[in-house]
Amino acid sequence: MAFATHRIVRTLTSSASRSAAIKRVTVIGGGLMGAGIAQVAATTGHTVVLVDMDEDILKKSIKGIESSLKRVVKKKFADKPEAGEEFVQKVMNNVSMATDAASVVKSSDLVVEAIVENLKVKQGLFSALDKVAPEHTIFASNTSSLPIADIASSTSRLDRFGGLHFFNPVPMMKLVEVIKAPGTSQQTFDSLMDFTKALGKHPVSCKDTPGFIVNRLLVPYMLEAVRLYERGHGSKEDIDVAMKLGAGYPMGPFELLDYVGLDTSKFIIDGWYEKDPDNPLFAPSPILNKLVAEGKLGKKSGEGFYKYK
Ligand SMILES: CCCCCCCCCCCCCC(=O)CC(=O)SCCNC(=O)CCNC(=O)[C@H](O)C(C)(C)COP(=O)(O)OP(=O)(O)OC[C@H]1O[C@@H](n2cnc3c(N)ncnc32)[C@H](O)[C@@H]1OP(=O)(O)O
Ligand SMILES: NC(=O)C1=CN([C@@H]2O[C@H](COP(=O)(O)OP(=O)(O)OC[C@H]3O[C@@H](n4cnc5c(N)ncnc54)[C@H](O)[C@@H]3O)[C@@H](O)[C@H]2O)C=CC1
Repeated sequence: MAFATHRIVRTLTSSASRSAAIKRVTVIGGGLMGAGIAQVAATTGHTVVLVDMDEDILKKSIKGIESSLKRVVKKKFADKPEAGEEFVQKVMNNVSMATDAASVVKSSDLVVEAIVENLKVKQGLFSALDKVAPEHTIFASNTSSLPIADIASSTSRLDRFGGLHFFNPVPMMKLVEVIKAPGTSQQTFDSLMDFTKALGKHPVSCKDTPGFIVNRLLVPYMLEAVRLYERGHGSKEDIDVAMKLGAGYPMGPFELLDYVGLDTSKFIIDGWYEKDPDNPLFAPSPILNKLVAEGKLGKKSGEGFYKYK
């Protein structure tokens, strides 16, 4: 009996201390994903600093967080608009912004990186932060397509480095893929699982394999859709309608590409092509390249495969 009690206390203590450890979160990258991650972390009572390269981007991110929160609150506090406003204010008080990541991470339990999908840029960022972050700070990347181990290799904290792959739009999508790279310690992995649950999300455990689970299946599907369109075998409108009405997807592949961002999609596919140049599926797409070169990056820029203005 004494043994059983001891075990329960130990379990509770270790679980509680793991969760309690992550209270102060730095989110780097105030774009589509970073803003969403910051919003969800702040909503669930974490102290969040959102970092990006300049203040104009950050002001836009903060505005985006506030308007997303208002959409949430409209439903949640339908009968009590004042309580809703109070809630928004309370959440916004949990978020601050900064342009100097190095000074912010000094008081951070967790750094979640959501910057551009480029290995060298991510490595450069983490290498710099590794030198200034406290020992206990866990690093996580929200990469869609890069190996976590490759990003982590720029640091000396392989054991405190993992993947937290959120889905867009973060406030609405319940899933988070939690990635345990070969160097990730069990304690770090458990902390990331606990953190994900504390955000009200549903974690799934993933190995550090290309595309983890969702993108391993989603990217080939999206690529096939673009190839179908490039061959003239279907209009983008018909392909989108077909997948929504025939397969029950909430968005068709071209709507989803615009939603994800065509620049991010190009980074993903170019990276996979570099690694696997013999796979014709990953070959450069003339249509995608043209749109990106024209600055048509999807919904976020006002135009991609479709127009949004
Ligand atoms: C050959 C080269 C080709 C290149 C190919 C390369 C492929 C690369 C692609 C890989 C992408 C990888 C990205 C990644 O790593 C992983 C991802 O994130 S994949 C994306 C996953 N997301 C989805 O699949 C989204 C699917 N869409 C939806 O679930 C819905 O459409 C959505 C929830 C976005 C919107 O719902 P919808 O009904 O369509 O529209 P409404 O506007 O009516 O919204 C419904 C409901 O939701 C609320 N809401 C929506 N967005 C937000 C928000 N941001 N904040 C708060 N609330 C939001 C809205 O208010 C509505 O609420 P009501 O109560 O219904 O009014
Ligand atoms: N867009 C999507 O649907 C999803 C994207 N991801 C991943 O999340 C990451 C971010 O993607 P998005 O938010 O879509 O990109 P985004 O282009 O919307 O935002 C990226 C932000 O990072 C900032 N940034 C770039 N370099 C920086 C640096 N060194 N320091 C600070 N800020 C920097 C940019 O100014 C920009 O605001 C990528 O790794 C992407 O693959 C993951 C899941 C879904």
